[in-house]
Amino acid sequence: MSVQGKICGLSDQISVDTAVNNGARFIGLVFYPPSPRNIDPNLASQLVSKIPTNVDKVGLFVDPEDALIKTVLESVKLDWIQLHGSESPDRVRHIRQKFDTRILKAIKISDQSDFEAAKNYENVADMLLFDAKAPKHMANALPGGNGLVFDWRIMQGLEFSIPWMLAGGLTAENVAEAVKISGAKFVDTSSGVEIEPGRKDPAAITAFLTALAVIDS
Ligand SMILES: O=C(O)c1ccccc1N[C@@H]1O[C@H](COP(=O)(O)O)[C@@H](O)[C@H]1O
Repeated sequence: MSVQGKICGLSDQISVDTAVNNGARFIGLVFYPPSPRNIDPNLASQLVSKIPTNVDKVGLFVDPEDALIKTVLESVKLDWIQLHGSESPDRVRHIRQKFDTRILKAIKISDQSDFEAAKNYENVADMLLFDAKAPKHMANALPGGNGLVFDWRIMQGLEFSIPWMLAGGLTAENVAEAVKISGAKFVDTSSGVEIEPGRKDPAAITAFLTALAVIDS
Protein backbone atom coordinates (compact mmCIF):
# COMPACT_ATOMS: atom_id res chain seq x y z
CA MET A 1 0.00 0.00 0.00
CA SER A 2 1.36 3.49 -0.79
CA VAL A 3 2.08 5.98 1.96
CA GLN A 4 -1.10 7.98 2.55
CA GLY A 5 -0.92 11.70 3.29
CA LYS A 6 -2.99 14.01 5.48
CA ILE A 7 -2.77 17.78 5.02
CA CYS A 8 -4.03 19.46 8.15
CA GLY A 9 -5.03 22.94 9.22
CA LEU A 10 -6.54 23.89 5.86
CA SER A 11 -8.49 27.15 5.78
CA ASP A 12 -8.68 28.27 2.15
CA GLN A 13 -10.19 26.74 -0.97
CA ILE A 14 -7.05 26.85 -3.11
CA SER A 15 -5.11 24.84 -0.54
CA VAL A 16 -7.93 22.32 -0.09
CA ASP A 17 -8.21 21.85 -3.85
CA THR A 18 -4.42 21.59 -4.20
CA ALA A 19 -4.30 18.86 -1.53
CA VAL A 20 -7.13 16.89 -3.15
CA ASN A 21 -5.79 17.28 -6.68
CA ASN A 22 -2.33 16.07 -5.62
CA GLY A 23 -3.52 12.92 -3.89
CA ALA A 24 -4.14 13.75 -0.23
CA ARG A 25 -5.99 10.88 1.46
CA PHE A 26 -7.11 13.05 4.42
CA ILE A 27 -8.06 16.74 4.75
CA GLY A 28 -7.63 18.17 8.26
CA LEU A 29 -9.77 21.02 9.61
CA VAL A 30 -8.91 22.59 12.97
CA PHE A 31 -11.70 23.42 15.45
CA TYR A 32 -9.51 24.73 18.30
CA PRO A 33 -9.83 28.51 18.79
CA PRO A 34 -6.28 29.14 20.13
CA SER A 35 -4.83 27.76 16.90
CA PRO A 36 -3.97 30.08 13.99
CA ARG A 37 -5.56 27.36 11.81
CA ASN A 38 -8.89 27.38 13.61
CA ILE A 39 -11.84 27.74 11.25
CA ASP A 40 -15.57 28.37 11.54
CA PRO A 41 -17.74 25.28 10.90
CA ASN A 42 -19.63 27.06 8.12
CA LEU A 43 -16.38 27.87 6.29
CA ALA A 44 -15.28 24.28 6.81
CA SER A 45 -18.48 23.08 5.21
CA GLN A 46 -17.89 25.28 2.16
CA LEU A 47 -14.25 24.25 1.81
CA VAL A 48 -14.98 20.53 1.69
CA SER A 49 -18.35 20.63 -0.08
CA LYS A 50 -16.91 19.34 -3.35
CA ILE A 51 -14.16 16.98 -2.26
CA PRO A 52 -14.49 13.40 -3.52
CA THR A 53 -15.69 10.63 -1.21
CA ASN A 54 -12.29 8.90 -1.34
CA VAL A 55 -10.74 11.81 0.58
CA ASP A 56 -11.58 11.66 4.27
CA LYS A 57 -12.54 14.80 6.19
CA VAL A 58 -10.86 15.00 9.62
CA GLY A 59 -12.00 17.47 12.29
CA LEU A 60 -9.27 18.26 14.82
CA PHE A 61 -10.29 19.01 18.40
CA VAL A 62 -8.44 19.45 21.69
CA ASP A 63 -10.29 18.26 24.81
CA PRO A 64 -13.62 19.28 23.28
CA GLU A 65 -16.97 19.44 25.03
CA ASP A 66 -19.71 17.43 23.34
CA ALA A 67 -21.44 20.68 22.41
CA LEU A 68 -18.56 21.81 20.19
CA ILE A 69 -18.43 18.51 18.36
CA LYS A 70 -22.21 18.59 17.92
CA THR A 71 -22.10 22.13 16.52
CA VAL A 72 -19.35 21.24 14.06
CA LEU A 73 -21.07 18.05 12.91
CA GLU A 74 -24.26 20.01 12.26
CA SER A 75 -22.32 22.00 9.64
CA VAL A 76 -19.82 19.51 8.23
CA LYS A 77 -20.04 15.74 7.93
CA LEU A 78 -16.69 14.53 9.27
CA ASP A 79 -15.27 11.10 8.50
CA TRP A 80 -12.88 11.29 11.47
CA ILE A 81 -12.58 13.17 14.75
CA GLN A 82 -8.94 13.83 15.66
CA LEU A 83 -8.50 14.21 19.42
CA HIS A 84 -5.24 15.99 20.11
CA GLY A 85 -5.62 16.80 23.80
CA SER A 86 -5.45 14.82 27.04
CA GLU A 87 -8.68 12.90 26.39
CA SER A 88 -8.87 9.72 28.49
CA PRO A 89 -9.67 6.33 26.94
CA ASP A 90 -13.17 6.52 28.45
CA ARG A 91 -13.68 10.00 26.96
CA VAL A 92 -12.54 8.73 23.57
CA ARG A 93 -14.93 5.77 23.84
CA HIS A 94 -17.79 8.15 24.72
CA ILE A 95 -17.11 10.48 21.78
CA ARG A 96 -16.79 7.58 19.34
CA GLN A 97 -20.08 6.07 20.46
CA LYS A 98 -22.07 9.31 20.81
CA PHE A 99 -21.05 10.79 17.45
CA ASP A 100 -20.60 7.52 15.54
CA THR A 101 -17.43 8.81 13.89
CA ARG A 102 -14.01 7.22 13.56
CA ILE A 103 -11.45 8.49 16.05
CA LEU A 104 -7.83 9.48 15.35
CA LYS A 105 -6.23 9.79 18.78
CA ALA A 106 -3.03 11.78 19.06
CA ILE A 107 -0.32 10.63 21.44
CA LYS A 108 2.49 13.07 22.24
CA ILE A 109 5.96 11.56 21.93
CA SER A 110 9.34 12.65 23.26
CA ASP A 111 10.87 9.28 24.17
CA GLN A 112 10.06 5.59 23.89
CA SER A 113 8.26 5.47 27.26
CA ASP A 114 5.54 7.69 25.79
CA PHE A 115 4.38 4.86 23.57
CA GLU A 116 3.05 3.01 26.65
CA ALA A 117 0.11 5.44 26.68
CA ALA A 118 -0.81 4.31 23.17
CA LYS A 119 -1.74 0.84 24.44
CA ASN A 120 -4.60 2.38 26.46
CA TYR A 121 -6.25 3.69 23.29
CA GLU A 122 -5.97 0.74 20.94
CA ASN A 123 -9.41 -0.55 22.02
CA VAL A 124 -11.23 2.80 21.83
CA ALA A 125 -9.73 4.59 18.81
CA ASP A 126 -9.66 3.65 15.12
CA MET A 127 -6.20 5.05 14.44
CA LEU A 128 -3.35 6.46 16.52
CA LEU A 129 -1.38 9.56 15.59
CA PHE A 130 2.09 10.13 16.98
CA ASP A 131 3.13 13.77 17.26
CA ALA A 132 6.16 15.37 18.88
CA LYS A 133 5.62 16.53 22.46
CA ALA A 134 6.47 20.23 22.85
CA PRO A 135 9.26 20.85 25.38
CA LYS A 136 8.06 22.46 28.62
CA HIS A 137 10.16 25.58 28.00
CA MET A 138 8.71 26.23 24.54
CA ALA A 139 6.92 29.58 24.54
CA ASN A 140 3.42 29.69 23.02
CA ALA A 141 3.42 25.96 22.35
CA LEU A 142 0.14 24.54 21.11
CA PRO A 143 -0.98 20.98 21.98
CA GLY A 144 0.23 20.21 18.46
CA GLY A 145 1.00 21.87 15.17
CA ASN A 146 4.32 23.15 16.48
CA GLY A 147 6.44 21.91 13.58
CA LEU A 148 8.52 19.72 15.91
CA VAL A 149 9.94 16.31 15.05
CA PHE A 150 10.73 13.47 17.42
CA ASP A 151 13.41 10.79 16.91
CA TRP A 152 11.74 8.48 14.39
CA ARG A 153 14.21 5.70 15.32
CA ILE A 154 12.32 5.08 18.56
CA MET A 155 9.43 3.74 16.47
CA GLN A 156 11.48 0.87 15.10
CA GLY A 157 10.20 -2.51 16.22
CA LEU A 158 7.00 -1.11 17.73
CA GLU A 159 3.72 -2.76 16.75
CA PHE A 160 0.16 -1.61 17.33
CA SER A 161 -3.15 -3.41 16.90
CA ILE A 162 -4.68 -0.50 15.00
CA PRO A 163 -3.24 1.68 12.20
CA TRP A 164 -1.09 4.66 13.12
CA MET A 165 -0.08 7.95 11.52
CA LEU A 166 3.22 9.81 11.89
CA ALA A 167 3.11 13.55 12.48
CA GLY A 168 5.29 16.32 13.79
CA GLY A 169 7.48 18.62 11.74
CA LEU A 170 7.10 16.68 8.50
CA THR A 171 8.04 18.42 5.26
CA ALA A 172 8.62 17.54 1.61
CA GLU A 173 12.33 17.45 2.45
CA ASN A 174 12.24 15.04 5.41
CA VAL A 175 9.15 12.86 4.85
CA ALA A 176 10.92 10.17 2.81
CA GLU A 177 13.52 9.75 5.57
CA ALA A 178 10.79 9.79 8.23
CA VAL A 179 8.89 7.01 6.43
CA LYS A 180 12.04 4.94 5.86
CA ILE A 181 13.12 5.16 9.50
CA SER A 182 9.72 4.84 11.19
CA GLY A 183 7.93 2.52 8.75
CA ALA A 184 4.94 4.87 8.67
CA LYS A 185 2.16 4.09 6.21
CA PHE A 186 0.23 7.28 7.04
CA VAL A 187 1.78 10.75 7.48
CA ASP A 188 0.38 14.12 8.49
CA THR A 189 1.67 17.65 8.07
CA SER A 190 0.53 21.13 8.92
CA SER A 191 3.35 23.58 9.71
CA GLY A 192 5.55 21.97 7.08
CA VAL A 193 3.35 23.18 4.23
CA GLU A 194 2.84 26.74 5.42
CA ILE A 195 4.21 30.19 4.53
CA GLU A 196 3.43 31.22 8.11
CA PRO A 197 1.26 29.73 10.88
CA GLY A 198 -2.26 29.43 9.52
CA ARG A 199 -1.31 30.31 5.92
CA LYS A 200 -0.86 27.24 3.73
CA ASP A 201 1.52 27.22 0.74
CA PRO A 202 -0.05 25.35 -2.20
CA ALA A 203 3.40 24.76 -3.70
CA ALA A 204 4.58 23.17 -0.47
CA ILE A 205 1.45 21.01 -0.32
CA THR A 206 2.16 19.82 -3.85
CA ALA A 207 5.81 19.15 -3.01
CA PHE A 208 4.90 17.15 0.09
CA LEU A 209 2.39 14.94 -1.71
CA THR A 210 4.77 14.51 -4.66
CA ALA A 211 7.43 13.38 -2.21
CA LEU A 212 5.03 10.69 -0.98
CA ALA A 213 4.34 9.50 -4.52
CA VAL A 214 8.08 9.16 -5.15
CA ILE A 215 8.43 6.96 -2.05
CA ASP A 216 5.99 4.55 -3.69
CA SER A 217 7.69 4.37 -7.07
O1 LIG B 1 -2.37 22.54 13.68
C1 LIG B 1 -2.70 23.01 14.78
O2 LIG B 1 -2.87 24.24 14.96
C2 LIG B 1 -2.91 22.11 15.95
C3 LIG B 1 -3.44 22.64 17.12
C4 LIG B 1 -3.64 21.80 18.22
C5 LIG B 1 -3.35 20.44 18.15
C6 LIG B 1 -2.83 19.89 16.97
C7 LIG B 1 -2.60 20.72 15.85
N1 LIG B 1 -2.09 20.22 14.67
C8 LIG B 1 -1.70 18.86 14.50
O3 LIG B 1 -0.42 18.62 15.12
C9 LIG B 1 0.30 17.65 14.35
C10 LIG B 1 1.68 18.16 14.00
O4 LIG B 1 1.59 19.31 13.24
P1 LIG B 1 2.88 19.93 12.48
O5 LIG B 1 2.98 19.23 11.15
O6 LIG B 1 4.08 19.66 13.35
O7 LIG B 1 2.55 21.38 12.35
C11 LIG B 1 -0.56 17.36 13.13
O8 LIG B 1 -1.29 16.17 13.39
C12 LIG B 1 -1.53 18.48 13.06
O9 LIG B 1 -2.75 18.05 12.51
